[in-house]
Amino acid sequence: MSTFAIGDLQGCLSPFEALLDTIGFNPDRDQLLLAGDLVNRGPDSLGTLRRVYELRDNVRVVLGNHDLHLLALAHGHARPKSKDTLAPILDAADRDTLLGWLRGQPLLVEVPEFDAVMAHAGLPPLWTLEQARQRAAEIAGVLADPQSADIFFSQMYGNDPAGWRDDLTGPTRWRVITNYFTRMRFVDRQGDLDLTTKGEADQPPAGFVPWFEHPDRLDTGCRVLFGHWAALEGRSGVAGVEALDTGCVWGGCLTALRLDDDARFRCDC
Ligand SMILES: Nc1ncnc2c1ncn2[C@@H]1O[C@H](COP(=O)(O)OP(=O)(O)OP(=O)(O)OP(=O)(O)OC[C@H]2O[C@@H](n3cnc4c(N)ncnc43)[C@H](O)[C@@H]2O)[C@@H](O)[C@H]1O
Repeated sequence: MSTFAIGDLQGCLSPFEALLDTIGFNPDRDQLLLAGDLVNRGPDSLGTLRRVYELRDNVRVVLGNHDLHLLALAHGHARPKSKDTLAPILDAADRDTLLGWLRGQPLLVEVPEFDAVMAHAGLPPLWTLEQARQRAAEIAGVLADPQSADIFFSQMYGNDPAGWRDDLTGPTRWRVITNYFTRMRFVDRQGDLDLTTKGEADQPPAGFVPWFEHPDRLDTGCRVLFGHWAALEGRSGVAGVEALDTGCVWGGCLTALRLDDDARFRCDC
């Protein structure tokens, strides 16, 4: 049995199938960890979501910003964007099955057998593991209830407030937690987010650093598996911080990290 962590699929079904072949994935034996952004931008978001759903007994998934955008659209709280490839999901006969399953996925997955955690954008540098666990569970509870989920999606978009404060409440608090887990790249000294810069790690906005290079980053004792940041090209440069998004949808490749022996596998897109 092997466990593979795979970066952002973003609707790239053919490369996903090719990667499963390359790693010799066997559903009787192997497990997949998917770092979120299963859908959007790529050519077959519906086929990808259906395939992941089919594999659901072998898969642990975290929600990414594009997955949440899909769910917000389905709840009627977002407008489709010109580069979205989500309409076939929203029009599909099995949409309620697929979206119901997706809405049940968490922001944080713990992988105790490998002393690892996975979140789409990463682990906020100034949060303890217990704080991250509690805040992710708070959002899972919100999404589990249709009424609170509807409020969540109606208030989800936005970059403010820029950082965590202990006195945050309600939908504002939910937005900040979600922004940390699904959209974080650069943070400042007090841990606040810059949510506009998407470039390379060595070109931060003034006063900011990549979250995994924060000088006061707490040692959780866990490896961190994350996707989201294609410009990293699969390298954080920090031990135990495993960047998995290698820009499949941007003409790069799809990456799988076998946690048993740290072997990396790639399929061109
Ligand atoms: N609270 C909230 N507020 C706002 N939006 C929310 C939200 N919650 C959910 N969303 C949703 O989030 C989505 C983000 O939209 P966008 O912000 O338009 O997303 P994107 O450009 O597709 O990039 P993404 O953020 O996925 O990052 P990636 O690194 O892959 O790509 C980023 C860039 O990196 C570039 N890139 C790729 N590979 C690179 C490389 N090797 N080197 C340099 N740049 C590279 C790409 O060209 C691309 O431009 C939308 O669907 C939006 O609705």
